Amino acid sequence: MMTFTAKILLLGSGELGREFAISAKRLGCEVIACDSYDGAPAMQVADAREVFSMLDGDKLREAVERHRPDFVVPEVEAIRTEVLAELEGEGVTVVPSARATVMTMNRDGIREVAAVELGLRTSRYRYAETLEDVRAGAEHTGLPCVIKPVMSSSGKGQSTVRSADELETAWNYAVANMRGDRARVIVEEFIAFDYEITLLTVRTREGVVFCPPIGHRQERGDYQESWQPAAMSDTAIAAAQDMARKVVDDLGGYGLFGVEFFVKGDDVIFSELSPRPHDTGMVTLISQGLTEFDLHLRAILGLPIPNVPFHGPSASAVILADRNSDSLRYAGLAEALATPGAEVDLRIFAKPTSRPYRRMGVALARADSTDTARATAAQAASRVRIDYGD
Ligand SMILES: Nc1ncnc2c1ncn2[C@@H]1O[C@H](COP(=O)(O)OP(=O)(O)OP(=O)(O)O)[C@@H](O)[C@H]1O
Ligand SMILES: NCC(=O)N[C@@H]1O[C@H](COP(=O)([O-])[O-])[C@@H](O)[C@H]1O
Ligand SMILES: [Mg+2]
Repeated sequence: MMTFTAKILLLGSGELGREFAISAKRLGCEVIACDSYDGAPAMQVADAREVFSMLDGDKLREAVERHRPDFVVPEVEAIRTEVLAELEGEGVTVVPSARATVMTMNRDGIREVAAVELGLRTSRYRYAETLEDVRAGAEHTGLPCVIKPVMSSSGKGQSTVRSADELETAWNYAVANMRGDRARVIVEEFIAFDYEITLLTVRTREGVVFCPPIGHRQERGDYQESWQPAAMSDTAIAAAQDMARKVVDDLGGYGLFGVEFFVKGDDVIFSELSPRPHDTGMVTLISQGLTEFDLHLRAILGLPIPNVPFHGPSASAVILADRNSDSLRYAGLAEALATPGAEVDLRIFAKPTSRPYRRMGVALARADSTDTARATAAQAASRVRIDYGD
C-alpha cells in the first residue's frame, strides 16, 4: 500500500518536470513521470515512469485511466490536449485546466484568447498555410517579421525575415521543424523591444500572486540567460500584471503561469504564455524561498502561499551541448561552483542523449546586483565541461 498526499501524473519529464517532481516529493506526493523517452530528468526522481508518446491520444487516456491520478500535470506542449479536455469532462483534474492546455498547445489558440477575446496588445500577426499566405502575412506585418510554426516551442522552426526574398526559406524552415502534421505558421511583426520579461503569475483559490519580473535573453528563439528582478518602471509592471491577470483568469484553474511580454519604454506587449513553470523561471531556484515549482504545487494542492521570500538579485545561464552523443560525462563542477562574485549553484539534468544546442544544465547565481549575478552565472556555466564519449 502506498501512502501519499496526492497522486500526480506528470506529462513531460524534462528539467522543469524534475524540479516540480522534487517539490511534489517533498510534500509527500506520489509522482508518475511520463515522456517519450526513457531516463528523462523527472523520471530519475519519480516513483514510477511511463514511456509513450503523449501525442498518442489512446495511450494518454490509457495511462490516465490506469493510474487514476488526483492531478494530471502537463509539463510540455506536445500533448494530445483534446483528450485532456475529454478526461476533464469525465472528472479528471487537469492542471491548470484543460482549456489552458488546449489554448496554449498552438500559438493560434493563445493569440485568439489574448488579442481577439481579451483585446490585449500583441504584435501584428497573420496565420499562413501556404507560401502565398506567408507573403500576404508579411505585407500585413511589414518587415522584419518573425515566422514560427503554430506548433513548436523553444524556438524550433522560428526565424526572423528581413527581406521578402527570405520568406520562402523561412516558410520551408518552419514547416520542416514544426510539430504535428498540419503546416500552419504565424507571421508576426518583429518587435524591436528594449527588453523582454517573464512574469510568473500564480492563480490560487485566494487570488492571483505575482513574482518579481524576470528578464531574459534568447538566441535562436531559445533562452540563454535570465535574471530577477528585471528593472521595470511601475507603469510597465502594472500593465504587465493587469494583462497577466486577465489572461490567467480567462484560462482558469490553479497553478503557476509564465507570462511573456516584450517591453519598449512603458509599452508592454503580450507575447505568449506557458500554463506551467517556465524555463526562464529556473532562476527562482536560487532567488526565491518558494521556487516556481513550489508555487505551482502549492497552487495545485490548494496550500497557502502567504508570501514569496525574495533572496536578492539572481541569474541563471544555460549549459548547452554541441553535438549528438549518448555517452556524456560532466566535469568542471568544482571550478564552476567556486566562481567568485556570487553564491553559485548548478543543476545538471543528466539527459541520456545530447544534440547540438540541447539544454543539459543551468548555472545559478545570487549576488548584490543582477549584473554581477549574470556575469557569475555565465562564467559558472562556461566552466562546466561536457565530455563526450563518442
Ligand atoms: N514578434 C517578435 N519580435 C521580436 N522578437 C520575437 C518575436 N517573437 C519571438 N521573438 C523572440 O524569440 C523568442 C522565442 O519566441 P516565442 O516565445 O514565441 O517562442 P517559443 O518557441 O514558444 O519559446 P519557448 O517555448 O521557449 O517560450 C522570444 O522570447 C523573443 O526573444
Ligand atoms: N521552452 C520549453 C522548455 O524549456 N521545456 C523544458 O524542456 C524540456 C524538453 O527538453 P529537451 O528538448 O531537451 O528534451 C521539457 O520537458 C521542459 O522541461
Ligand atoms: Mg516563449
